[in-house]
Amino acid sequence: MAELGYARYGKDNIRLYKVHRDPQDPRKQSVVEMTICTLLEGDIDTSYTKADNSVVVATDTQKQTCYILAKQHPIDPPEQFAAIIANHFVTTYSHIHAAHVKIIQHRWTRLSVQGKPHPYSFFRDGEELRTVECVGRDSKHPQGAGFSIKSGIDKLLVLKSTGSAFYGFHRDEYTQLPETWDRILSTEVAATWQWAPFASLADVQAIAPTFNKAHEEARTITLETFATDESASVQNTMWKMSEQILAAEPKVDSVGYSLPNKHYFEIDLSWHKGLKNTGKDAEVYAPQSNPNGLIQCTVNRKGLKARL
Ligand SMILES: O=c1[nH]c(=O)c2[nH]c(=O)[nH]c2[nH]1
Repeated sequence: MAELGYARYGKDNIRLYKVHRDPQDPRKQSVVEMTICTLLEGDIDTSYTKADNSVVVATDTQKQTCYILAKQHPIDPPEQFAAIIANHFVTTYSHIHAAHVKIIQHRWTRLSVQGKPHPYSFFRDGEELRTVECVGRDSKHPQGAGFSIKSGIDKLLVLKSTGSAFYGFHRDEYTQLPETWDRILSTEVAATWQWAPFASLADVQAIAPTFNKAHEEARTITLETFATDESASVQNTMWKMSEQILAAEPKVDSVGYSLPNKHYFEIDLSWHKGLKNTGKDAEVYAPQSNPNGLIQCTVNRKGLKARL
C-alpha cells in the first residue's frame, strides 16, 4: 500500500568557526566561519518504516563529526572540506551510500588599522556567501562511487546606474513595458559552477588550490562583466559571464546563474510645478521590492550535456 520514496536525514545549520594561528607569531591569525548541512542516504528505510534506530547515525553524531573533522583537517577550501566530510560518512558506515554536504562560508575580511592589515581583527564586508554542494557516493550507490561538487556565490548585490538597455522584445496586446536604451540594472547574484566528476577524495585533494582560484575568477568575471557589458538584457549578460567562467576553468563542466531583476521605476513628478523627472531627466527613482524578474540559465561546456 505504501512505500518509502525520498529518504535523507541529517543536521542542518551546523555553525562552525576555525582559527589558524601563525606558528611563528600566534597573534597573527586567520579565521573561517561556515554553516554546514549534512544529509545521509542509504539502507535506512527501516528507521522510517519499522522504528529501527540501529541504522541511524544520529544527527547529533553528524554534527560532532563535522567539529572533529574540522579540528583534524583544513577547512579551506570549503570544497575539499565538504568532500572530507562526505567521504567520512560513506567510508565509515557500510550502510550509508551517499552523503550530501552543503557548506555556506560567511565573510570575515581582515580589517586595516592606519592602512596596515590587522593581525586578528575582521569585519563583515557584505552578506555575500561562498557556497559548496558536495555529494559523496560509495560503490553501492546506483550512480557508483565518486564525488560531485558544485561551487557558488550567493547574495552578491550589485547595481549599475547606466550601461543597460532592454528593447526589441516581443510586443502584443498584453505588453505595456516601454523599450529603454538606458536603465538601472540591479541584481543579487547567485552563481554556481559544477566541477567535472571526481573519482575519489584524493582526486579532489589533488586540485585543492584550484577551488579558491576558480572562486576568485568567477567573482571577478561576474563583477567586471556586470560593470563593463553594455547590457542588452539580463539574459545576454549572464551568458557572457558563463562563457568566460567556462573558458577560465577547464575542469568546470557547467555554469549556472539565477539573477533577480531588481527594478527601479521612474517617477513622473510633472504634476508638481512641471518637474521633469522622466527619460533623460530621471534622477529620483522608486526601488521596487516585488514583483521582480527572475532570469536563470545553465551553460554547459559543449559536448558534455550527456553526463550532466
Ligand atoms: O533584461 C531583461 N530581461 C527580461 O526578460 C525582461 N523582462 C522585463 O520586463 N524586463 C526585462 N529585462
